[in-house]
Amino acid sequence: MTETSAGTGAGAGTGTGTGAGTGAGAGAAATLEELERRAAARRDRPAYGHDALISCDRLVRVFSADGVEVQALQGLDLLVREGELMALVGASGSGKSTLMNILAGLDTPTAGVARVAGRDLLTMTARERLRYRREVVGFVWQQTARNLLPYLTAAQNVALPVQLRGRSRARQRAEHVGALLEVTGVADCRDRRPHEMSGGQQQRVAIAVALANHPSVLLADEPTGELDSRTAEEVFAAFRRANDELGTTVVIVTHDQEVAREVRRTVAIRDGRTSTEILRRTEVDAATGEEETVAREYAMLDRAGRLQLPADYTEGLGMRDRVVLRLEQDHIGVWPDDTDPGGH
Ligand SMILES: Nc1ncnc2c1ncn2[C@@H]1O[C@H](COP(=O)(O)OP(=O)(O)OP(=O)(O)O)[C@@H](O)[C@H]1O
Repeated sequence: MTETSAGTGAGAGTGTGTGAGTGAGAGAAATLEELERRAAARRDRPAYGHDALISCDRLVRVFSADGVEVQALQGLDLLVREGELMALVGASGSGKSTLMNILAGLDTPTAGVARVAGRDLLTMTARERLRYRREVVGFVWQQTARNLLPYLTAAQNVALPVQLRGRSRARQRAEHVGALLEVTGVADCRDRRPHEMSGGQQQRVAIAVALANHPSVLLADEPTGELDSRTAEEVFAAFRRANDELGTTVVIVTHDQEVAREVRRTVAIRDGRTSTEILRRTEVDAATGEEETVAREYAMLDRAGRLQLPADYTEGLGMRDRVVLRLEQDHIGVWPDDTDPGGH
């Protein structure tokens, strides 16, 4: 394989991606014409996330408690396309719930951009925020008791948000409620109150409630956290049907490896940023003709060209502070800095 350029010099730190990349590609000074062409291409490029339903761009959330600052989100980038069913995973304290609360319109970011279905979550007025929570997003919480009103039946719980919006007749409403309980697989629970249902049934009714006003996005924070694995599977099936049959975009925060494996896209959050992403696709084995799921893990490359290398890779190769980058024909090589064997 031919090297297009022999390295950007040992000074290419891990945090200086763009400098390293363009330096290697440019080689000798670019002509004025070439620079003008590049500037024009940049101008014509569509804005970041222009076709995404959810777009978070360098999102920051800082909490201050007792004079101590906690940076829960530290410049998080995330794009979710319409119709996706995806999972968010990450260690405790990585910022998942903070992100979900922002997307749900329950909390406001400190800085950055967060847009959902064309709404700007940083600049919404209180009235717009209320409307956003009623009409654009649906939410399912981990605690089953938090999702439903205890003195109403399943059907009444699902009908309530529709009634509050006040745009349909009683008969239409009853049909709509029946259809939603059908989609989530709990039609037999329509006249039961929450205490007369299992935890899994309650969560499936909660999904129907969240879907009641045809939201663009369904958000769920650990919706199967309090359930055993079989019941969790049934609840997950209801999310999948909402996604398949109603086309609702679904984002689920989960610790449950089984749930995370069931979706095509899993994004991991680390220290308040998206760090890696796993995409799964179905392939047919040429020899046996059997379908199998192939999973591939990707690192996230942000708009400044920054890349978070997995800690086990960098530690295994003794990479610290700075690395050597080389642009090859079809990939970029990353080597430990060998100018000082001590790594200092
Ligand atoms: N209201 C708040 N005030 C102060 N700090 C907060 C607040 N909410 C969250 N944090 C802090 O922000 C960081 C991220 O918390 P968050 O709840 O988003 O994490 P998480 O990934 O959802 O964790 P878990 O999986 O345990 O729910 C944590 O350090 C947490 O202590």
